[in-house]
Amino acid sequence: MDVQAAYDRLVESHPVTLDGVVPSKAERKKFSADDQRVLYERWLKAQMKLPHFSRRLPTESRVSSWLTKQGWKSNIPSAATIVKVWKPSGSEDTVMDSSQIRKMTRTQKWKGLLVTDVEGKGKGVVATRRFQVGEVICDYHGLAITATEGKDIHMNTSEEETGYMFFYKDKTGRCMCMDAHAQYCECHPEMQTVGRHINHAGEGANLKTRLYTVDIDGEEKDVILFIASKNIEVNEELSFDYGVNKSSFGGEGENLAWLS
Ligand SMILES: C[S@@+](CC[C@H](N)C(=O)[O-])C[C@H]1O[C@@H](n2cnc3c(N)ncnc32)[C@H](O)[C@@H]1O
Repeated sequence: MDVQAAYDRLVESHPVTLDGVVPSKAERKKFSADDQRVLYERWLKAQMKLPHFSRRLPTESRVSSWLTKQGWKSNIPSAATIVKVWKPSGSEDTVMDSSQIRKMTRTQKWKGLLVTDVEGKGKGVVATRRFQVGEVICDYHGLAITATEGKDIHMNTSEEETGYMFFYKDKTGRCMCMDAHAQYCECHPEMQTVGRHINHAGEGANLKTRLYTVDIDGEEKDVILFIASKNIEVNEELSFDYGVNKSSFGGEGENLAWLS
Protein backbone atom coordinates (compact mmCIF):
# COMPACT_ATOMS: atom_id res chain seq x y z
CA MET A 1 0.00 0.00 0.00
CA ASP A 2 1.39 3.45 -0.83
CA VAL A 3 1.79 6.07 1.90
CA GLN A 4 -1.23 8.10 0.84
CA ALA A 5 -3.50 5.06 0.89
CA ALA A 6 -2.11 4.08 4.29
CA TYR A 7 -2.66 7.62 5.57
CA ASP A 8 -6.22 7.72 4.21
CA ARG A 9 -7.02 4.49 6.04
CA LEU A 10 -5.35 5.73 9.20
CA VAL A 11 -7.44 8.93 9.31
CA GLU A 12 -10.59 6.95 8.61
CA SER A 13 -10.10 5.02 11.84
CA HIS A 14 -8.31 7.82 13.67
CA PRO A 15 -9.66 11.18 12.40
CA VAL A 16 -7.59 14.32 12.75
CA THR A 17 -9.27 16.50 15.36
CA LEU A 18 -8.18 19.54 17.32
CA ASP A 19 -7.95 17.64 20.58
CA GLY A 20 -6.99 14.28 19.17
CA VAL A 21 -3.80 12.48 20.09
CA VAL A 22 -1.41 11.37 17.36
CA PRO A 23 -2.03 7.66 16.70
CA SER A 24 0.47 5.52 18.61
CA LYS A 25 3.36 3.84 16.85
CA ALA A 26 1.67 0.45 17.21
CA GLU A 27 -1.50 1.81 15.62
CA ARG A 28 0.42 3.43 12.78
CA LYS A 29 2.32 0.24 12.11
CA LYS A 30 -0.98 -1.52 11.45
CA PHE A 31 -1.35 0.70 8.38
CA SER A 32 2.26 0.78 7.27
CA ALA A 33 5.21 -0.60 9.20
CA ASP A 34 7.73 1.01 6.85
CA ASP A 35 6.11 4.45 6.75
CA GLN A 36 4.79 4.74 10.29
CA ARG A 37 7.01 7.79 10.91
CA VAL A 38 5.71 9.54 7.76
CA LEU A 39 2.18 8.77 8.93
CA TYR A 40 3.03 10.39 12.29
CA GLU A 41 4.28 13.58 10.63
CA ARG A 42 1.36 13.77 8.18
CA TRP A 43 -1.18 13.37 10.93
CA LEU A 44 0.51 16.02 13.05
CA LYS A 45 0.77 18.45 10.15
CA ALA A 46 -2.92 17.95 9.40
CA GLN A 47 -3.72 18.69 13.03
CA MET A 48 -1.64 21.85 12.90
CA LYS A 49 -3.71 23.00 9.91
CA LEU A 50 -6.71 23.18 12.20
CA PRO A 51 -7.28 26.66 13.62
CA HIS A 52 -4.55 26.64 16.29
CA PHE A 53 -1.53 28.76 15.46
CA SER A 54 -2.78 29.06 11.90
CA ARG A 55 -0.95 32.17 10.64
CA ARG A 56 1.86 32.88 13.12
CA LEU A 57 4.66 30.53 13.99
CA PRO A 58 3.95 29.57 17.60
CA THR A 59 6.73 29.61 20.18
CA GLU A 60 7.64 26.34 21.86
CA SER A 61 6.42 27.69 25.18
CA ARG A 62 3.03 28.57 23.69
CA VAL A 63 2.71 25.10 22.18
CA SER A 64 3.81 23.54 25.48
CA SER A 65 1.10 25.33 27.39
CA TRP A 66 -1.45 24.35 24.71
CA LEU A 67 -0.30 20.71 25.00
CA THR A 68 -0.62 20.85 28.77
CA LYS A 69 -4.18 22.13 28.48
CA GLN A 70 -5.14 19.14 26.32
CA GLY A 71 -4.61 16.87 29.32
CA TRP A 72 -3.16 14.11 27.14
CA LYS A 73 -1.62 11.22 29.03
CA SER A 74 0.48 9.41 26.47
CA ASN A 75 1.99 9.61 23.02
CA ILE A 76 2.20 13.39 23.33
CA PRO A 77 4.04 15.14 20.48
CA SER A 78 6.87 17.39 21.60
CA ALA A 79 6.41 21.15 21.30
CA ALA A 80 9.68 21.27 19.34
CA THR A 81 8.30 18.82 16.73
CA ILE A 82 5.13 20.84 16.36
CA VAL A 83 7.10 24.05 15.84
CA LYS A 84 9.42 22.27 13.38
CA VAL A 85 6.63 20.97 11.14
CA TRP A 86 4.46 24.09 11.45
CA LYS A 87 3.31 25.83 8.27
CA PRO A 88 0.81 28.69 7.84
CA SER A 89 -2.60 27.24 7.14
CA GLY A 90 -6.27 28.02 6.93
CA SER A 91 -8.11 30.58 4.88
CA GLU A 92 -6.68 34.09 4.69
CA ASP A 93 -10.25 35.35 5.13
CA THR A 94 -10.36 34.18 8.74
CA VAL A 95 -6.95 35.41 9.86
CA MET A 96 -8.41 38.00 12.22
CA ASP A 97 -10.47 35.30 14.00
CA SER A 98 -7.22 34.30 15.71
CA SER A 99 -7.08 35.55 19.29
CA GLN A 100 -3.29 35.60 19.01
CA ILE A 101 -3.33 38.00 16.05
CA ARG A 102 -6.02 40.17 17.61
CA LYS A 103 -3.91 40.39 20.74
CA MET A 104 -0.77 41.39 18.86
CA THR A 105 -2.72 43.99 16.88
CA ARG A 106 -3.89 45.43 20.19
CA THR A 107 -0.60 45.24 22.11
CA GLN A 108 1.70 45.85 19.11
CA LYS A 109 4.11 43.28 20.54
CA TRP A 110 4.92 41.76 17.16
CA LYS A 111 7.98 39.50 17.44
CA GLY A 112 10.72 38.75 14.93
CA LEU A 113 10.98 42.33 13.62
CA LEU A 114 13.65 44.97 14.12
CA VAL A 115 13.34 48.64 13.23
CA THR A 116 16.77 49.77 12.12
CA ASP A 117 18.58 52.25 9.87
CA VAL A 118 18.66 51.19 6.24
CA GLU A 119 21.08 52.92 3.91
CA GLY A 120 19.38 55.50 1.73
CA LYS A 121 15.92 54.85 3.19
CA GLY A 122 15.96 56.25 6.72
CA LYS A 123 14.56 53.55 8.95
CA GLY A 124 13.28 50.20 7.79
CA VAL A 125 12.23 46.86 9.23
CA VAL A 126 14.29 43.67 9.03
CA ALA A 127 13.33 40.14 9.99
CA THR A 128 15.11 38.64 13.00
CA ARG A 129 13.67 35.20 12.28
CA ARG A 130 12.53 33.35 9.18
CA PHE A 131 8.94 33.94 8.09
CA GLN A 132 7.09 31.55 5.82
CA VAL A 133 4.94 32.68 2.92
CA GLY A 134 1.44 33.29 4.25
CA GLU A 135 2.54 34.27 7.76
CA VAL A 136 1.06 37.41 9.28
CA ILE A 137 3.92 39.85 9.92
CA CYS A 138 2.25 42.79 11.68
CA ASP A 139 -0.36 45.44 10.99
CA TYR A 140 -0.05 48.92 9.54
CA HIS A 141 -1.09 50.55 12.76
CA GLY A 142 -2.73 53.93 12.56
CA LEU A 143 -5.94 55.85 12.88
CA ALA A 144 -8.55 55.13 10.21
CA ILE A 145 -9.77 58.46 8.84
CA THR A 146 -11.48 59.39 5.58
CA ALA A 147 -9.27 59.92 2.55
CA THR A 148 -10.40 63.56 2.46
CA GLU A 149 -9.15 64.05 6.03
CA GLY A 150 -5.99 62.16 5.08
CA LYS A 151 -5.33 64.40 2.08
CA ASP A 152 -5.85 67.44 4.28
CA ILE A 153 -3.18 66.21 6.70
CA HIS A 154 -1.01 65.32 3.71
CA MET A 155 -1.16 68.92 2.45
CA ASN A 156 -0.49 70.44 5.84
CA THR A 157 2.34 68.34 7.26
CA SER A 158 5.98 68.00 6.36
CA GLU A 159 7.02 65.62 3.57
CA GLU A 160 8.73 63.32 6.11
CA GLU A 161 5.43 62.78 7.92
CA THR A 162 3.18 62.39 4.89
CA GLY A 163 5.00 59.17 3.99
CA TYR A 164 3.20 57.45 6.84
CA MET A 165 -0.28 57.56 5.39
CA PHE A 166 -1.81 54.51 3.84
CA PHE A 167 -4.74 55.23 1.50
CA TYR A 168 -7.20 52.40 0.88
CA LYS A 169 -10.85 51.59 0.19
CA ASP A 170 -12.84 50.13 3.05
CA LYS A 171 -15.21 47.17 2.64
CA THR A 172 -18.01 49.47 1.49
CA GLY A 173 -15.75 51.06 -1.13
CA ARG A 174 -15.29 54.30 0.81
CA CYS A 175 -11.89 56.00 0.29
CA MET A 176 -10.03 55.90 3.59
CA CYS A 177 -6.59 56.56 5.03
CA MET A 178 -4.74 54.71 7.79
CA ASP A 179 -2.99 57.68 9.31
CA ALA A 180 0.29 56.88 11.05
CA HIS A 181 1.97 60.26 10.53
CA ALA A 182 2.41 60.83 14.26
CA GLN A 183 5.46 59.06 15.67
CA TYR A 184 3.47 57.95 18.67
CA CYS A 185 -0.19 57.04 18.38
CA GLU A 186 -2.78 57.75 21.05
CA CYS A 187 -3.23 54.10 21.93
CA HIS A 188 0.53 53.40 22.25
CA PRO A 189 1.98 56.70 23.43
CA GLU A 190 5.22 55.10 24.62
CA MET A 191 6.19 53.00 21.64
CA GLN A 192 6.67 53.51 17.92
CA THR A 193 4.63 50.90 16.12
CA VAL A 194 6.59 48.78 13.67
CA GLY A 195 4.39 48.63 10.52
CA ARG A 196 4.80 52.33 9.72
CA HIS A 197 8.54 51.80 9.18
CA ILE A 198 8.21 49.28 6.37
CA ASN A 199 9.68 50.66 3.16
CA HIS A 200 8.50 50.45 -0.43
CA ALA A 201 9.71 48.03 -3.06
CA GLY A 202 8.21 47.29 -6.43
CA GLU A 203 8.62 43.80 -7.81
CA GLY A 204 11.05 42.76 -5.09
CA ALA A 205 8.49 43.30 -2.30
CA ASN A 206 8.12 40.40 0.12
CA LEU A 207 4.88 41.51 1.78
CA LYS A 208 1.35 42.10 0.62
CA THR A 209 -1.35 43.98 2.50
CA ARG A 210 -4.86 42.85 3.26
CA LEU A 211 -7.75 44.73 4.82
CA TYR A 212 -9.89 43.19 7.56
CA THR A 213 -12.88 44.70 9.27
CA VAL A 214 -13.15 43.47 12.84
CA ASP A 215 -15.48 44.00 15.72
CA ILE A 216 -13.48 45.57 18.56
CA ASP A 217 -15.51 46.27 21.70
CA GLY A 218 -18.71 46.41 19.67
CA GLU A 219 -17.26 48.80 17.10
CA GLU A 220 -16.24 47.88 13.54
CA LYS A 221 -12.62 48.79 12.89
CA ASP A 222 -10.40 48.46 9.84
CA VAL A 223 -7.17 46.54 10.32
CA ILE A 224 -4.53 46.39 7.58
CA LEU A 225 -2.29 43.36 7.94
CA PHE A 226 1.02 42.64 6.25
CA ILE A 227 1.24 39.04 5.08
CA ALA A 228 4.45 37.46 3.75
CA SER A 229 4.14 37.01 -0.01
CA LYS A 230 7.46 35.10 -0.11
CA ASN A 231 9.57 33.15 2.33
CA ILE A 232 11.66 35.68 4.23
CA GLU A 233 15.12 35.02 5.64
CA VAL A 234 16.78 36.41 8.77
CA ASN A 235 18.17 39.94 8.21
CA GLU A 236 16.07 40.43 5.08
CA GLU A 237 14.42 43.83 4.84
CA LEU A 238 10.64 43.79 4.71
CA SER A 239 8.94 45.76 1.96
CA PHE A 240 5.65 46.17 0.22
CA ASP A 241 4.51 47.90 -2.93
CA TYR A 242 3.13 51.29 -1.89
CA GLY A 243 1.22 51.36 -5.17
CA VAL A 244 2.69 54.75 -5.98
CA ASN A 245 4.77 55.83 -8.94
CA LYS A 246 6.17 59.01 -10.35
CA SER A 247 2.75 60.07 -11.70
CA SER A 248 1.03 59.60 -8.31
CA PHE A 249 -0.48 62.49 -6.35
CA GLY A 250 -1.32 64.41 -9.52
CA GLY A 251 2.29 64.32 -10.65
CA GLU A 252 3.77 65.12 -7.25
CA GLY A 253 5.29 61.65 -7.21
CA GLU A 254 7.82 63.02 -9.65
CA ASN A 255 9.42 64.79 -6.68
CA LEU A 256 9.86 61.62 -4.65
CA ALA A 257 13.52 60.94 -5.25
CA TRP A 258 13.37 57.46 -3.70
CA LEU A 259 10.79 56.20 -6.21
CA SER A 260 12.53 54.41 -9.03
C1 LIG B 1 6.14 54.59 5.69
S1 LIG B 1 7.68 55.39 5.71
C2 LIG B 1 8.79 54.03 5.76
C3 LIG B 1 9.78 54.12 6.87
C4 LIG B 1 10.76 55.24 6.79
N1 LIG B 1 11.88 54.90 5.92
C5 LIG B 1 11.29 55.64 8.15
O1 LIG B 1 12.43 56.08 8.26
O2 LIG B 1 10.55 55.54 9.13
C6 LIG B 1 7.75 55.98 4.07
C7 LIG B 1 8.94 56.82 3.77
O3 LIG B 1 10.12 56.03 3.77
C8 LIG B 1 10.98 56.38 2.69
N2 LIG B 1 11.06 55.23 1.78
C9 LIG B 1 10.17 54.25 1.62
N3 LIG B 1 10.59 53.33 0.74
C10 LIG B 1 11.79 53.74 0.32
C11 LIG B 1 12.73 53.21 -0.60
N4 LIG B 1 12.52 52.11 -1.27
N5 LIG B 1 13.87 53.90 -0.78
C12 LIG B 1 14.13 55.05 -0.11
N6 LIG B 1 13.26 55.59 0.79
C13 LIG B 1 12.11 54.95 0.99
C14 LIG B 1 10.34 57.59 2.01
O4 LIG B 1 10.88 58.74 2.62
C15 LIG B 1 8.88 57.44 2.38
O5 LIG B 1 8.21 58.68 2.41
